[in-house]
Amino acid sequence: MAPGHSGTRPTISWASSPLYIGVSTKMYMGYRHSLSWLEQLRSEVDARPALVAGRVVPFVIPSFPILPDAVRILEGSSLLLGAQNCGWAEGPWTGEVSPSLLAELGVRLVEIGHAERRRHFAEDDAVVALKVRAALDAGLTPLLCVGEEAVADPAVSASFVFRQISVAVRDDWATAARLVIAYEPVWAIGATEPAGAAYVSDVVARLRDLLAEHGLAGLPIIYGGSAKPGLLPELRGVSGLFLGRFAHDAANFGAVLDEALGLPN
Ligand SMILES: O=C[C@H](O)COP(=O)(O)O
Repeated sequence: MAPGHSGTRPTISWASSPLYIGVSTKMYMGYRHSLSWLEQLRSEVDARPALVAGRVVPFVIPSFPILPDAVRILEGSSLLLGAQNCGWAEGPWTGEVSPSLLAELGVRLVEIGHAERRRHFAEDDAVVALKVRAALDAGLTPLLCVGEEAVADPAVSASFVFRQISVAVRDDWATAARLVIAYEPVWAIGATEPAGAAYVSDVVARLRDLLAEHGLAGLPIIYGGSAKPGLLPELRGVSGLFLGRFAHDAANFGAVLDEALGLPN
């Protein structure tokens, strides 16, 4: 996995198979709420000095306008900063935010292809592929969000997700090696409970089999969709969690970090 660069800052190296525990605030929080919550999240991370060893990589993805403040709040913390979306070019694209601007701010990873962007903003495979390319060119790590629309046979879901990945990288597997995959079954997002642990583990195992044909069985694949404390220890072969609502209480994020730190290497 060749590291890219953003200025003098190397992009994240995902090669050593750490666990990734992250959270996106989506559009749930206002400005002041976001700042106070970020302070709490940082406290949860700082209270766990074992995190600096890198076995568990925490990340947080607030709304765009919060990013400069987040850089200040997270300074010296092991929490990585992400963005929820990006454009794929610079220039006359009113309302968009370029990957290079995000990188300049100190953002390290960027969500691309979240189910809510695909559904509500009609982002299709072509747009997702453009954004993946642009993010990598700017030195950002794409957090590529994929997932089936409805509960299905795990083999069918794995094939569907595999296709979403392959089109996002235009079948360029060297590009795929630079991604982090957020496997988020659409039907489990915004629900009361996550997808069943056995189902998730089965889909991810089958997905790894498909990726193995391209030398990528070890690609980081994290699970998202109503994730909460108690889930991670039940999963097999999954590289971490992508939390949403259930980390609005920052203590829950800390609880998941403890679960991740407690898992065997
Ligand atoms: O970005 C996070 C995921 O979409 C999960 O959100 P959720 O846990 O609120 O369902």
